[in-house]
Amino acid sequence: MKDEVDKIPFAESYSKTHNSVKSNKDDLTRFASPTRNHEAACSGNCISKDSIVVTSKDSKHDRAELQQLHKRHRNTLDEGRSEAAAKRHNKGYRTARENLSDLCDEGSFIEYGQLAVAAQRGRIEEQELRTSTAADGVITGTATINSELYPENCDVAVIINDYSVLAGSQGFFHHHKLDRILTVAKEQQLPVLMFTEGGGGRPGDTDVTTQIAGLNILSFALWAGLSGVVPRIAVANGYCFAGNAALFGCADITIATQTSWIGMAGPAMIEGGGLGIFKPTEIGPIEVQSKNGVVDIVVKDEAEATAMAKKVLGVFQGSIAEWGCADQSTLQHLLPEDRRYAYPVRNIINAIADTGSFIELREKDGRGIVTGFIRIEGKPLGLIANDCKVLGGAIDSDASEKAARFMQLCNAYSIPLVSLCDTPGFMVGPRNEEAAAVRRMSRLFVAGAAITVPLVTIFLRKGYGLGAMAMAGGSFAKPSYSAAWPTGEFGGMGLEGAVTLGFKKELDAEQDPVAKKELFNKLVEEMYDLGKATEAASFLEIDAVIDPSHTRKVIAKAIKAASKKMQPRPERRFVDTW
Ligand SMILES: CC(=O)SCCNC(=O)CCNC(=O)[C@H](O)C(C)(C)COP(=O)(O)OP(=O)(O)OC[C@H]1O[C@@H](n2cnc3c(N)ncnc32)[C@H](O)[C@@H]1OP(=O)(O)O
Repeated sequence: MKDEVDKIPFAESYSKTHNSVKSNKDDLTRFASPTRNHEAACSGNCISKDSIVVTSKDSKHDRAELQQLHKRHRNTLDEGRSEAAAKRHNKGYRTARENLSDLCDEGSFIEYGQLAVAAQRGRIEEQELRTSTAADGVITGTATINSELYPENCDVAVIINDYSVLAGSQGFFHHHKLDRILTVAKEQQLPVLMFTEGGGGRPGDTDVTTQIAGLNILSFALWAGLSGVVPRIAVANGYCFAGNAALFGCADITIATQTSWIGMAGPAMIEGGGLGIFKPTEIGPIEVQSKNGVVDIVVKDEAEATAMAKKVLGVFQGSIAEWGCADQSTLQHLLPEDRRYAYPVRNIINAIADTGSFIELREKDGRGIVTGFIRIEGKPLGLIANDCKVLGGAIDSDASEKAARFMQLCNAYSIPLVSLCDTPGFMVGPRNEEAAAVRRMSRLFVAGAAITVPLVTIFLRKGYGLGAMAMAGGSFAKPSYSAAWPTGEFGGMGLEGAVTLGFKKELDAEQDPVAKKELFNKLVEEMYDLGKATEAASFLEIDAVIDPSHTRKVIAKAIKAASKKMQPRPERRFVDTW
C-alpha cells in the first residue's frame, strides 16, 4: 500500500489513504445533519450546528447527567460566553467559534478535548475555570473543508486558538490538545489549518509543575515535524507572540490580517529580558512582517483570512473541473515593442492562469521574483517569475531565497512548477557580496537540483547568465520542457558585459570615443542577434519557440506529459525556509 501511495501526488495519495477514515466521518456527518434540520423545532437535546457536541437546550425531560453535559458544553460555546464574545466583537474581531464555523463545511466538525480547562485548579474555582477558560483556549478537531469542490480530498485537521481565554496563551492542557490533534493529523495524513492568535506560553498553569520545565510539550516538535508530510496553513490576527508566533512561523503557508502583530516575544517577555518596555502594537506589525517574508499573504480581516485559507488549501486538495481564462491572443501584446522597457509581469501571469486563480506569496519580500500558485485548466501549479520592474529583473539574495523556498514547498507537496524567465542574471557587486550573495543565491541551484516534480520554463525575454539557468531549475536541460517567446534573448551574461569582456582588444584599439561607442553598439547588436530565441532553438539550447498565445496550452500539455513519468513521492521532503 505504501509503495502504491508513494507514486501519486499528495492530494491523490491523501484521498487514497483516507477511505476508511472518511467513511467513519461520513457516518457522523449523517448523524449530525438530520438533527440539525430539526433544530428549530427542538426544545431538548440538539446537535450543534458546527460540531459533534450536544448543546445546552434545557429540557426538564433530560436525565441529570445529560443536563450537566449540556451545561458543560454550553460553557465552551459563544452562547454560554456572551461577554467574551461581545469583547471580541467590540474589537472588530470574530470569536474563535465564528471562525471555525466559517472555515469548516457545515456539520462536519468533530471536536477533540472540548471539556478541557486551564490547569489552574489550585488558583481558580472549578466553576470559574469552566466559564473563563473554555476548551483551555484552543479549539481542536477534524472537519471537511471545500467538500463540494474536492469531495475525495476534503478532510482536514483544524486548530483555532481562542484569544478570549487568557489571551489565547498556551497552557498545559492547551498544549496537550495540540499534541493530540497533530498526532491525529499525522496518522490520518490530514492537512492542518491553524489560527494562531495568542500571548504565548502560560506560566500561570501552576497545577502542573512539569510545564515550567517545558516537559511534556511536544506541540512545537510535532508541528514542525509535519513539514513536508502534510500541508500546514497558519492564520494570524491580533496579537501572536512567543509560542504562538513560533507555531505561525513553522507553517508552510502563513496568512495574516492587517491587524496582526507577530513577534517571537510579547511585551512581558521583552521587558523581562531587560530589553525595554514596548506596547504590543510596537512588536512585529504587519508592515514589518509582510516585507521580511514572515507573512506570505496579507488580508484585511478574519473573514478574508478564512476565505483565503480555504482557497490556499484548495491548491493542495487538487484539480477542479470548471475554470475559465482570458483571451489568449492578449498575450501577443503584453510585452513592450522596445526591449529596453519594463512591463507588469503580473498581467502576463493573470492572462496565462485560470481566471482568479493566481495567489501571490510574499509579494513585498524578495520582489525581483514573483512566487505564487496558479491553476491551468483547473490544475494547481507553482509559479516563479522575474519581475523586470524590480532591479531590471536581476535576481538578488532575497528573491533567490524566496524562490528557492517556494520551489521546495511545491516539490514537497507534488505541485508541478512553471517558471517565467526574464532576467539579466544575478544581482552582482560588492554590496551584494556583503549580503552573502554567494551562499544565498546558490540556494536556487540547490532547490532546483532537488526538484522531482515537472518544471516548464518559458523565456519571455531575457535569459542571461547563471540567473537564467537558476530560473530553469539549474540548467536549460533541467526543465521537462523549455520554450521561449519570439522576444526571447539568450547569452552567458548580459550583452553589454559580454561585449566589454569578449571584445576588449577591438574596443581598446579604437582611440576615437565616438567611433568606440559606435563599435560597442554594433557589437551589442550583433551579439543580440546571435542570442535570439530562434537561434537558441536552432542550437537546441531550448526546446521550442512559441507564439505567446499558445503558452497556456504548451504548459498544460508539457506538464501533463511529464506528470505521467513523475518520480515517486518520497516518504518525506522537507520544506526549509533557509
Ligand atoms: C515561551 C513563551 O511563550 S513565554 C510567553 C511570552 N508571552 C508574552 O510575553 C506575552 C504576555 N502577554 C502580554 O503581553 C499581553 O497579555 C498581550 C499583549 C498578549 C495581550 O494583551 P491584552 O489583549 O491587553 O490582554 P490582557 O493583557 O488583558 O490579557 C488577557 C488575559 O490573559 C492573560 N494573559 C495574557 N498573556 C498571558 C500569558 N502568556 N500567560 C498567562 N496569561 C496571560 C492576562 O493576564 C489577562 O488575564 P486576566 O483577564 O485574568 O487579567
